[in-house]
Amino acid sequence: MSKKYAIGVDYGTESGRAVLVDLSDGTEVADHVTPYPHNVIDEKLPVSGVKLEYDWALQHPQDYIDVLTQSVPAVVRASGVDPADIIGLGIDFTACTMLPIDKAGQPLCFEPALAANPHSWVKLWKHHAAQDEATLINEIAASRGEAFLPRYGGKISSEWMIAKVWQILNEAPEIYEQADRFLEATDWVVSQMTGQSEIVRNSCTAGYKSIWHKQDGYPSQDFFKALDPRLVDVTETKLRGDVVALGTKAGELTAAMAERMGLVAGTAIAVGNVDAHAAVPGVGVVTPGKLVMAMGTSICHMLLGTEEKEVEGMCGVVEDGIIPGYLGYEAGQSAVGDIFAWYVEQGVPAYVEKAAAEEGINVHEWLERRASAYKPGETGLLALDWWNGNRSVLVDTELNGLILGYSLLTKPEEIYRTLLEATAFGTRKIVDAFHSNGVEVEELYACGGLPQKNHLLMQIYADVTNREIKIADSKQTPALGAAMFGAVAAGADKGGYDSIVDAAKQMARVRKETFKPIAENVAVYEKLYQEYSKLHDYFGRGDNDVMKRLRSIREEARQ
Ligand SMILES: Nc1ncnc2c1ncn2[C@@H]1O[C@H](COP(=O)(O)OP(=O)(O)O)[C@@H](O)[C@H]1O
Ligand SMILES: O=C(CO)[C@@H](O)[C@@H](O)COP(=O)(O)O
Repeated sequence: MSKKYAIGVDYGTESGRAVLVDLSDGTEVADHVTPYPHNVIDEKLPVSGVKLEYDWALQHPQDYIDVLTQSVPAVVRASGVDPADIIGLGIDFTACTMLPIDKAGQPLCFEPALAANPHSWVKLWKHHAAQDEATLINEIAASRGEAFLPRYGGKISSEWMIAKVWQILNEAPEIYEQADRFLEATDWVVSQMTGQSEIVRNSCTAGYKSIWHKQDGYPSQDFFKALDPRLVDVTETKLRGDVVALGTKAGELTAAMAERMGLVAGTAIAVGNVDAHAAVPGVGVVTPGKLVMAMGTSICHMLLGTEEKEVEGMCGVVEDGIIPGYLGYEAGQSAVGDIFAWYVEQGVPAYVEKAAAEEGINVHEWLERRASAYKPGETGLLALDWWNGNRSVLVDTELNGLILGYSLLTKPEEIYRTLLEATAFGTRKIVDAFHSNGVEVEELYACGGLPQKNHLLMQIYADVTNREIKIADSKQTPALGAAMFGAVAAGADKGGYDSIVDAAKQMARVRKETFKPIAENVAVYEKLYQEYSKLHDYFGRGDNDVMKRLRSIREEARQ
C-alpha cells in the first residue's frame, strides 16, 4: 500500500489553517493559512452596515468554506501528494461558535431578507452579549437543584449554546422561528463537506457547550419551561440531531466539494471537534493522569478520568468529550499570554523598548532574559492573575488583577516575572482542584504558542506545580489532532487507524527535553503559593469585595 495521508483543518478566531500529515509517523508535510476575509465582526454587519451592540462578536460562514477551498488545495499542491492517498479529513473549531440554519442547511444570514438582522449570523465563541440569559439560567438551575450544574463547576457560561439561543429568542423571535436548527459551526462545516441531509452533532461540543449528557441527554422540558415556556421543546426541535462520539465518520466528501477542495470524492470526514480538545491526542495523551495545557493568549486545561467527579470551578466534564471511552475534564484561565501582552504594551518604560531593539530581540524576550537572573521569591512581589476575570476555580468575570509588594526599587523585569508566576499559581489552583477531588494529575503536557516562546515561564510552571512538563513537538497540535481523527474516520483497512489511541501512538510526538521541577525552587514557590492562596480567597471568595465595588464605582463614574 502506498503512503497514506490525512488533513487536519484548525479553525481559529481569525484564520483557518490546513495541515497535511503523513499517517505513518505524524510528519507535517505542508500547511497553509487562510485569514478570514471578514475576521471578527464586532462593529457593523457586512453589506447592510447595521451597527452591533457592545459585547457582540459575529462571523461570516462563507469564510469557513473559503478555508476549505483555498487552504486544502494549497497543501495538496505544496506536498505533491496524490489526492487518492489522502484518506481522511478532520476539523477542529473554536466553541461555542454557533449559527441558525434553514431546512436546506444554509445559514440564515445567506438569505437576503434576513441578512440585516444580526441574529441571523454566526455568533463567535467570544460573543458575550448573552450574559443576562446566562445569569438567569444559573439562578433557575440552582434554585431547582438541577443535577447538570455541578458537571459545569456550578456555572453555565454566556459563551455557550443555551444562553446564545435564548438571546436570539428574546431579541429576534422571528429568527428563532425561522431557524430550522441551531448548530455548532464545527458541525455545520462538516455537513457542508458530507452533504448529508441528516446532520450529526459531535459529543464534544454537545457535552461542553450544550449541556448534553451521554446518559441523561439534555436538561428536562420542565427546566426549559422554567426558563421560558417558548423554549420547552428546544432540544427536540432546534437542537435535534444525533450526538455521536469523536472519531466517528460523519460521512464522505461529496463530488462537488471534492472538486472545490482538490480531493477525491468519498474521502472520509470525521465529526467536528474543538481546538483545545483536538490538541490532547495531538500531544499523544490518551490516558488519565496527564493534564494537557493549550497555552496561548489563554490556557485551556484538559484531563481524562474514568469516573465523573465534581470539581469546583471546572468548565465541564463530558463522557467521550476528548477521547472516546473516558470522561474528559476541561478547565481554563481566561488570560495568560494576554496579561504578558498587556504589560509589554502598556507597562514598560521606553528604556526597555530601546534596549530590546538595540539587542535585536522583542520586549518579551528582553524581559525574560533579565527576569531569569532572579531566584524565586527574590522580587518580593506577588500577583493575582485576574486581568480578564477568573474562569477556574472561582468562575467570576468581575474579578481583576492585583500586584503586591512594589517599592521604589522595583524593576520591569521583576514585574514581568511576577506576572509569569501569577499565571502559574492560577494553573496550580486548577491542578490542585482536580487532584484533590480524585481526578489525578501526575504530569503536565504543554502545547500552543507559549511553550515555544518562553522557557522561563515553563520552568516556573514546573516548579510551582512540582510536576514534570512535556512539550508538544508540533507547532500545530490541534490540527495534528484533527488529522488523527480524520485517519480514524477512514479506518485501518484504508490505511488509517481504528482508534484515536492507535493514531496517537504512531503520530504524536513530544520533545526530548522536558521541564523538571527544581527542588529548591519548589520549596520557595510552595511558600509563595500559600500567600497567593490567601490573597485568592480574600479577594475572590467574598472576604473583601473591593474589586466588585471598584467596578460599580467605575460604572457610576462612566455614566
Ligand atoms: N516571549 C514571550 N513570552 C511570553 N508570552 C509571549 C511571548 N511572545 C508572545 N507572547 C504571548 O503569546 C500570546 C500568543 O500566543 P499564541 O499561542 O501564539 O496565540 P493564540 O492563543 O492566539 O493561539 C500573546 O498573548 C502574547 O502576549
Ligand atoms: O473555549 C474554547 C474551548 O472550550 C476555545 O475554543 C476558545 O476559548 C477559543 O480559543 P483560542 O482563542 O482559539 O485558543
